[in-house]
This record gives sequence, structure tokens and C-alpha cells, in this order.
Amino acid sequence: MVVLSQPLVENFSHIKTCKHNTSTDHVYTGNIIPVIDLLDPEANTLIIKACQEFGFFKVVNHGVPIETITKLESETVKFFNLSQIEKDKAGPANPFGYGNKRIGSNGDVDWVEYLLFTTNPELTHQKSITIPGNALHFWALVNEYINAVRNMGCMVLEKIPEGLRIEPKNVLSRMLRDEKSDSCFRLNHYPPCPELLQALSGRNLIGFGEHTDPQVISVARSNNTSGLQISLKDGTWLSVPPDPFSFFINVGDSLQVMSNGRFRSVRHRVLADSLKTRLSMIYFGGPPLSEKIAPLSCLMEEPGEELLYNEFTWSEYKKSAYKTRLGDNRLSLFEKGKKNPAQ
Ligand SMILES: C=C1C[C@]23C[C@@]1(O)CC[C@H]2[C@@]12CC[C@H](O)[C@@](C)(C(=O)O1)[C@H]2[C@@H]3C(=O)O
Ligand SMILES: O=C(O)CCC(=O)C(=O)O
Ligand SMILES: [Fe+2]
Repeated sequence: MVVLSQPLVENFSHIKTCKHNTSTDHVYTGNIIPVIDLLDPEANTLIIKACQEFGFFKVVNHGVPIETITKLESETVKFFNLSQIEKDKAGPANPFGYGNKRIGSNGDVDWVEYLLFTTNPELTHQKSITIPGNALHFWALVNEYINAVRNMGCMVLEKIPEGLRIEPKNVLSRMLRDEKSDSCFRLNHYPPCPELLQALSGRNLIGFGEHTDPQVISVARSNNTSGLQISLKDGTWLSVPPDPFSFFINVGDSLQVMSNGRFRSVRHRVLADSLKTRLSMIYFGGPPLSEKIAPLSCLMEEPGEELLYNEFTWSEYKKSAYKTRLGDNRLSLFEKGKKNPAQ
């Protein structure tokens, strides 16, 4: 048995932990996550239901070629297996590039290292990210992957107006397809940490702290290691069984606003594993910076219902969001009755 000296535990004291199996941090384990088969003619109504109930669902028969996924996965594994000195050449993440434990710039520290990129061609600072080795090959695989998951994400978004019988069909997907779409892409690597987990008796180490994603939707895929949890309406955490052959969709803050709260921006987090490495790839589909984010009456449950949010642009929301800590409720600043912090 490995016996840890106290100083090692103290070295990690800035990394978040959470209690498990207590009444205040209960984890539900039933298999209730909606599974949407994109080839199912009922997919549109099932997606709407899942966005309302969970803000989260799994997609099968998604049409993304397995080779597109595995090629990028193996290059990503190669990157994270490089020495710390080599990986640091692609950093620091401010916000794009290689980051290690620090998430964002407001003091969040978790058990994860990552590569974060923008897909917005107007943001040029990404050009300075140095990927060691065959960088051109790496960027080609990233682009192939992003194109495939963006298309699939758009197909998912187009099912919403279809299910609600509204036009145009691209009312949501056009934001992701716009050449100025301000989307981003993240490769997360969660190393196992057996000694530390043993030392934290009765607690879990947080891999990625709880938060909501600010964009419209996020399209996530992970290897076969568990850890992702979503928060249900009653605040219970639900562990998501991993499935490397499927994708998981999160409703983001912007879609919650556009639906006037009908669709739920899902709170989620990742717990570190004591033995297995988790690798996740997430495309965050966002609008162009100038896009107005406001409730759309066609997406509301009751047309003409009271508006819950002030109007803002994606650029204003992003600016405000990047001043917040990971776990903050970023949307509360934009609720009706509050002064728009961007003004
Ligand atoms: C603490 C932060 C990290 C984050 C920017 C922020 O200030 C608040 C939102 C965070 C988040 C969560 C979802 C995505 O992983 C992310 C890229 C995003 O768009 O918003 C991260 C930001 C980040 O890691 O820079
Ligand atoms: O690693 C994961 O599966 C989720 C990470 C996440 O929520 C994020 O990067 O925003
Ligand atoms: Fe997230």
C-alpha cells in the first residue's frame, strides 16, 4: 500500500475535491440519459424533450466516421505523452493553447491538462500555438474532426425547428455554419492519480469543476473512461456511462436564453479516475461575435410569455463570462431586472 506523506496532499490542496455518496452530493446511477438515434423519424420530438428535461442527451447513428475520431485521438494521445517541456511549448492557454490544471484566468485549478483552440478565423492569436512534431498533420486532423462534428451538431439543431414545425429550419444551425461563427474546440486529458485519490479518503478529486457551457451546444466525445456527471433538475448528480462510439450533446447558456429558459443549459463536471486516463474532445458551437442572443418567440413554450433575459450580443456575453469563475451562474447577470454588465 502506498502511504502518502502529508506534504504531498498539501501540494494538491488547491485542486478541488467533492464528497461522494452523501445526501448533499448525491449521485444517481439509474440509466435515464436520453439516447437519440439520428435516423429515427421521431428524433426531432425526442431531442426537444431531452433539451427540456436534461439539457443533455446521447446521439447514436451520428454519421461521423470512426476513422476521423480515432486518427485525432491517437495524435492527441501522442501530444499528451510528450514531456512537460515539449507540451509547454504549445502554452500557456490565454485562453487558447496548452493549459495544465489552470482553467480560465480567474483562479480555477483542476486535475486536467488540455489544448484549447478557436475556430473563429478572425481571432488570429491561435497561429502562435506551437504543436511539437508534425503540426500540419495534427491541424489537418483537428479540422477534419471539427467539420464532421459541426455538421452533426447542425443536423441535431435543425431537428428542433422541425419538431416544433417552425421555419426557417436553420434558425439555430446557421450560427454554427456562419463563417464568422465563434466556436471553440477542446482536447482534455485527465491523468489517473492513484496515490492522491487514496489519500483523499471519502472524497473525489475534481477533473473539471462544475459549470455550464456558454455557447449554443457542445458536442462531446470521450474514450471509455467514466467521470462525466450531469446535474439533474433536483440538483442530483448523474454519472454518464462512457461510450466512445457515441456523442453527447449539452445545451449551452445561449440556447437556454434563445428558448427563454425552455431548454436547460446543463451543469456538468468531471471526476478524476484513480486508475484510468480520460480523454475527451469537445466542440463548443457558438454564434458570430455580433449575434444578438435573445429569446425567440418561436422557440418558447408559450408564444408571448414573459421574457426572462435582457438582450445581449455573444461578444458581450463572452466578455462577461470570461470574468467569472468556472462554477458561477454566468446567466444570472443577464436576467430581466438586472443591469446588463456589458453596458
Ligand atoms: C473559468 C473559465 C474557463 C472558461 C472561461 C471561464 O472564465 C468561464 C467559462 C469557462 C468555459 C466552460 C466551457 C468551455 O470549456 C470553455 C472553453 C468556455 O467557452 O467557457 C471554458 C472557458 C475556458 O476554459 O477558457
Ligand atoms: O471532459 C469532459 O467530458 C467535459 C469537459 C467540459 O465540460 C468542458 O471542457 O467544458
Ligand atoms: Fe463543459
